[in-house]
Amino acid sequence: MSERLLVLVRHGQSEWNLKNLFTGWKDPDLTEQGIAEAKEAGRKLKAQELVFDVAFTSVLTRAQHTLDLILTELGQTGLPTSKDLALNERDYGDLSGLNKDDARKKWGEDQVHVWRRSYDVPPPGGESLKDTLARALPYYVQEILPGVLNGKRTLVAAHGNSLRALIMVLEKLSPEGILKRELATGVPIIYRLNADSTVASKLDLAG
Ligand SMILES: O=C(O)[C@@H](CO)OP(=O)(O)O
Repeated sequence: MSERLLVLVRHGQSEWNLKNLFTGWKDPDLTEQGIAEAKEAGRKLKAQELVFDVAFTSVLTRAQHTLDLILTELGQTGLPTSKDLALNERDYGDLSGLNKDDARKKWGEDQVHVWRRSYDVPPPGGESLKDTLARALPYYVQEILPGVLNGKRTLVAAHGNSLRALIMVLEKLSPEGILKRELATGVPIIYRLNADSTVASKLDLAG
């Protein structure tokens, strides 16, 4: 029986995470800390004795770089990898490039929290989590999940909000439930799925 393995990992700290800027579809690379976090994620996966058959990532540098560093630690460079915009971070629209504290001063703490974490309120000119889910979920269902169910051990390196969208579906979280869910940079979450694509087990490699 194959194990239906699906590992999700948010990229390591990016230059704009460090500067506290809304990033979205902008394309900063990892910081030194982000590189270290990605390598550590690879070491943690190696310690779990995980081997992968395929990988998926976004078209953004910080996720691709994270994946490369993880695969190097695992000794699995050259793994078949699909890169798709469907896994990109949520588009932050007009907020992209703004400092998050400056935005709180301008629009207030509550409004900024709603833009950052609510399910269906988009930031001006950008995507809500619901919009992000609407493009990430079909990709998951059509491109990622069939392989997982067929025993392809799968690693997905993506972004805070594109992964929150997938986690909402995997863990059957309500819009209220996803509001509180934060993903740390570079922390792999290991899912094993049942044949009906529900979650059989989950292991968060934080700490
Ligand atoms: O700026 C972004 O693109 C994201 C992820 O870093 O930020 P937030 O945590 O506000 O969704």
